[in-house]
Amino acid sequence: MITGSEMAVVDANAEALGVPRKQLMESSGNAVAETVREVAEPGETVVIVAGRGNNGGDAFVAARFLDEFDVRVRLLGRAETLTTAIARENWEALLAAEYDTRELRDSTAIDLGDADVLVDAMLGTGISGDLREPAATAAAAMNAADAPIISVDVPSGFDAETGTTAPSAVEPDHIITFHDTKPGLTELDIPVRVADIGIPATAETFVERGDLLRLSRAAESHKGDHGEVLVIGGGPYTGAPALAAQAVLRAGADLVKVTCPTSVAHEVQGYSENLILYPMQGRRLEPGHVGPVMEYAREHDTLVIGPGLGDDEETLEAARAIIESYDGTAVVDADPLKIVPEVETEADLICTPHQGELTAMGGKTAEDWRERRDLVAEFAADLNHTLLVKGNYDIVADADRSRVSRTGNPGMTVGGTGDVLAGVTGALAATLDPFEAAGVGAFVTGRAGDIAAETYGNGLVATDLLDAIPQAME
Ligand SMILES: NC(=O)C1=CN([C@@H]2O[C@H](COP(=O)(O)OP(=O)(O)OC[C@H]3O[C@@H](n4cnc5c(N)ncnc54)[C@H](O)[C@@H]3O)[C@@H](O)[C@H]2O)[C@@H](O)CC1
Ligand SMILES: [K+]
Repeated sequence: MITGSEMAVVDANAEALGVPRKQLMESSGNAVAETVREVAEPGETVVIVAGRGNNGGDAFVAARFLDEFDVRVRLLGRAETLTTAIARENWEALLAAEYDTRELRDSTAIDLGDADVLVDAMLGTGISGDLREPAATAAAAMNAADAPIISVDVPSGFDAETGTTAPSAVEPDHIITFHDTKPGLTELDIPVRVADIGIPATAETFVERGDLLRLSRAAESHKGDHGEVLVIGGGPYTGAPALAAQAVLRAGADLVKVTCPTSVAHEVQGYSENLILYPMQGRRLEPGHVGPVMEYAREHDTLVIGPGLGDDEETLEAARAIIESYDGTAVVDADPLKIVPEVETEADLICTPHQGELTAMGGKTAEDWRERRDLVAEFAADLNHTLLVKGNYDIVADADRSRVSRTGNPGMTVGGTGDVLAGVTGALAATLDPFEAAGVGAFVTGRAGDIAAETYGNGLVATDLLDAIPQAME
């Protein structure tokens, strides 16, 4: 089962993999024509009511596939109002070849009188709200007609996000849907056929450009609140928390604060005047810092804990106490990763190990990415947290899903790119769920590395990635 918005991600990913939407529309239209051939008898009249978007576009393709079939096809649509280029191209192909097309200007005059079969291609996953005119009147006319109705993708008036049906919706006798069934569709108790439209399976496995659609959706639902992130890091390594914090800002969070030992505060500040510091007395994180750090932590949407902390026993003890008393989303990177398998926490952790850190945590790895993905997925289910395992293919998994991101390049083995990834992921986790944040975080950081490599090749450094993050998110 796939929701309408998830379908949009997969469809854009298919395009990124070289299978553009127009090609998918060709398969969809073919599948619609096949269903018509099953429902209609030879010599009958098939009336297709086409909407202005790609749902209508599917029907234009279907009309072309039905040309050689022994039925009369009448197509009702409004060419001048088509909203997508590929629907228009398919409509124009019908006009050019002189198919029987009619403009549906006024739905009160909709004439379905001689239809033996009706095809409902008015609205698919692009609907918002109840049916508006002229679709509402057309739907009523179709429901009142005596002919069986085939709905394309979903009944017009059905919301593929929530699985709810508008009162004015088309009431079909058959549904031909694409790629996968949609939420609530089978509950309608109408025969549903699912057509394979040639979307590569990896359009759902790989994080691709389509996944960036999640960012605009998150921005809409969070109405301008892009989150506040606390980075807990620094000690033996000074640059790491500063890199992570700058990555948080580049990835669009509203605010980032860094809590780091006073011994490194000056250096961290030196990286950027945009960073706000909460210094902790001393040279490294210690159990005595936990109280105040937790107070800061509660004021933020997500935590990034680990960059540059080091592996001193007391530091790890403090990190454990922080993770165990936190209940939000936290990205865990570097040395504290090794304590994750033993921590008990309400928090949603996104752990970002490289292969070596993964095995130190007790996870397994393999040469082949598919095998590696399955092993990481198993381990994520054991841990009950999200894993983002860095490698030439980054593997992201939680208890029940897994994805693979292929962006990035060998230049990124330079120090500090992991800190950037942790920061980007922490920022995204303020508006996306942990699994989505990890997938998009891996994709965006790798893509930023690819943009940086265009200029610097293998000589790129972590700070080059920072500048490329906004472009990588477009
Ligand atoms: N992977 C995919 O997502 C694929 C989608 N395809 C088809 O494309 C459809 C989605 O296409 P679109 O995104 O263009 O959207 P639709 O064609 O479902 O609808 C968009 C149109 O409906 C109008 N509209 C929205 N809400 C309305 C309302 N309440 N009352 C009246 N009009 C309303 C919009 O103004 C717009 O013109 C799918 O349902 C499917 O049929 C296929 O072509 C192939 C692949
Ligand atoms: K439809």
